This record gives sequence, C-alpha cells and structure tokens, in this order.
Amino acid sequence: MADKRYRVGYALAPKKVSSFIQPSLLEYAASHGVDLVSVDPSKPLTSQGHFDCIVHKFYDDDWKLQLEAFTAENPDSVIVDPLEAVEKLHNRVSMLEVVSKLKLDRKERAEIPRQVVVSDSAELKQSTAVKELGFPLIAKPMVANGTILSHKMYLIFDREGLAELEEAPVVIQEFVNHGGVIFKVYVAGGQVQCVKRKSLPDIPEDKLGTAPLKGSLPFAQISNLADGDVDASEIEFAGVEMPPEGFVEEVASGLKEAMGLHLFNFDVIRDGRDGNRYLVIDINYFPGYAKMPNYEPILTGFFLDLLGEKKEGGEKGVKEASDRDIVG
Ligand SMILES: O=P(O)(O)O[C@@H]1[C@@H](OP(=O)(O)O)[C@H](OP(=O)(O)O)[C@H](O)[C@H](OP(=O)(O)O)[C@H]1OP(=O)(O)O
Ligand SMILES: Nc1ncnc2c1ncn2[C@@H]1O[C@H](COP(=O)(O)OP(=O)(O)O)[C@@H](O)[C@H]1O
Ligand SMILES: [Mg+2]
Ligand SMILES: [Mg+2]
Repeated sequence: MADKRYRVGYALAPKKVSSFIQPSLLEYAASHGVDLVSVDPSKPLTSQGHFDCIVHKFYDDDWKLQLEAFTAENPDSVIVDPLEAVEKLHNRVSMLEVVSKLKLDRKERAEIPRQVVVSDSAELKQSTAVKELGFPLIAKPMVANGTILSHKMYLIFDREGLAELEEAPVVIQEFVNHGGVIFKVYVAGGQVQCVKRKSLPDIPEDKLGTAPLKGSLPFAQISNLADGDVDASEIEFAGVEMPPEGFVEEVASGLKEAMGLHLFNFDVIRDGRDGNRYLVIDINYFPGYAKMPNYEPILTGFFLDLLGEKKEGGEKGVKEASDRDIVG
C-alpha cells in the first residue's frame, strides 16, 4: 500500500463515467494511492475540496472559467489537459497538422492521407483540387466535437457522388486501401498501448464505378454491401502483423510532445500498396480507455508518473515513483 495518497478529480459526461470509471479502476488506483473522485461541473470547482489533478472532457465556456478560477487558487494542481491543446482536436485539419511535423529516423513513415477542405457544397461540383485526389474518396465533417454528426461520413466513388454531397464544411480525403484493419494507439502520458480493430474493407479498383460502388455511400450502409463488392471476406484479421513497437512509440511520443496532451489515442492504417507507409487518420481526446487491455494499471501508472513528477521534479523521480508503486 502506498503511503502518499493523491486525489484526482474527474469531470466527465455520464456516458464517459459509466465506461471509464469501472470499479476495477477505482479499486486498483486506490490500492496504489490514487483516489478518483467525481467532480460536479455544475458546482464551483473551488468548493469541491483539494485536487492534486483534474482530468476532464468538457469544453464549454463555463467550464473554461471554472478551470481558470481553480488554477488561480491552486497553482500546484495539474489540469489534464489544457483546453487550448484539446481544442486542436476538434477540427479534422488542425488535428492532423502535427503529424506532418514529426521527424522520424526510420524506414516506416508516418503520414496523413492527401486531403482537401471544401467549405461550401457548390465548390464540390467544380473543385479541381478535389478531382486531383482521384477516387475512391472519403468525406468527413470538418468538426470532430463528439456529436453524432461529427462522425457522419461518406465513401465517394465517382464525380456524381461528389456532386451529391451536401455537407460542408467537409474534409475530402483519399481512401487508402489498408486490408480492413486499423491500429488504435492509446496514449496516457508515457504509457502506450497499440490494439488492432476491424476497419472498412478494401475497395477493389476494378469494381470502382460499377454498381453498387457508384455515387456515394454513407458509412452506416457499408454493411449492406455484399462480400463480393468489397474485399471483406478476405480479411485474415488474426494474422495481420502489428506495426513495429518502436515506430508506434516514436509516433506516440512525438505527437504527445507536439500537441502538449497526455490523454489521447490515434487511429493508424497501413497502406496496402506500401507496407512502410502508415497514415494517421484520426486523433481522439480522452478515448475509450476501458477497451484497452490493462487499462487499470496503465491509467494508475499514468497518474503516479504525473503526480510523482510534480512532487519530485524530473524524469528520474517519475520512473522511481511509478516502479515502486506499481510493481507487485
Ligand atoms: O465511447 P467509446 O469508449 O467508444 O470512446 C470513443 C472513442 O472510441 P475508441 O476508444 O477510439 O474506440 C472514439 O474514437 P473514434 O473517433 O471512434 O476513433 C472517440 O474518441 C469518442 O469520442 P468523441 O465522440 O469523438 O468525443 C469516444 O467516445 P466518448 O466515450 O468519449 O463519448
Ligand atoms: N483515409 C482513409 N482511408 C481509408 N479508411 C479510412 C480513412 N479515413 C477513415 N477511414 C475509416 O473510417 C473510420 C472512421 O474514420 P475516422 O477518421 O477515424 O473518424 P471517427 O472520428 O468517426 O472515428 C476509420 O476507423 C477507418 O475505418
Ligand atoms: Mg476514428
Ligand atoms: Mg475520432
């Protein structure tokens, strides 16, 4: 049992509380000296007791003011993460800008899909920039603010599909065949965990433009396609190789430093035509950590690292604190 106790407040929507705050996490964290305590965002934060750290997934102006007032009174408490840094992830363009700045010295590359922003739907019919991307394409709402609409996407197979699209502003991205498997990399400070998930199936080039791969298709309807239309049946999910660990860790730590964020995940696909070309397609703030294997020790380790670092100062103190508290 750890001697020092830390009080960590969480300010999360009810849905997030029910997925993230599992009894197994509360118990594991408590037995390692971290007490996770619910914060009521409708009451003044400054009147809810002492917090060594606040984790949150709220962005409204009232909450912003709450955090400012709390920080002014408690300069030693840590807010995870700063709102300005989180807000960059609410736009699908600013979200990925940071990927282009990564400097990796490896054979694997971390890129983003070629993409164009269209701010007005009339532009979709004319834009030569969009046509230069070729087909198939994927259309994503510009905003990524957690609403249902922000996840509403379309596959676009041809010019007609492009012209049909009414949503704007929208990000039009090249659709990259990637063997139907996506890698989700969960980051919690220095802790990194990569998992494999099923993704959209490959779109065979020779079937493009023939029914049913004509016009556009909202994602929700992708399951209506027969296996013969796409390469779904060929997916050998279990046998798909994971990206090299060192590569995943370098990208995770580069993104973490460049974005100034501790709690996020990113979605990566591997180009089916070039096994060293990895594309980061999505970065999510405070994702569904409970779906990640070992989430209890990983999150607990993150809190101990963060708070140990604050107390002892410097990386060495952090490592010693977490090793001592977590092992066994
Ligand atoms: O609900 P979950 O556990 O699936 O988590 C969602 C994430 O799933 P993931 O961990 O990447 O599989 C999900 O990731 P994706 O965008 O689906 O890749 C989002 O982070 C989502 O948050 P928001 O709707 O964008 O604010 C996350 O939703 P919230 O729980 O934050 O509402
Ligand atoms: N450029 C792309 N090429 C191929 N598949 C993609 C591409 N972008 C997204 N996808 C697929 O669409 C899914 C949703 O896109 P994503 O950008 O992750 O949005 P969301 O924020 O809703 O998760 C991904 O999990 C992946 O299966
Ligand atoms: Mg995603
Ligand atoms: Mg997302």
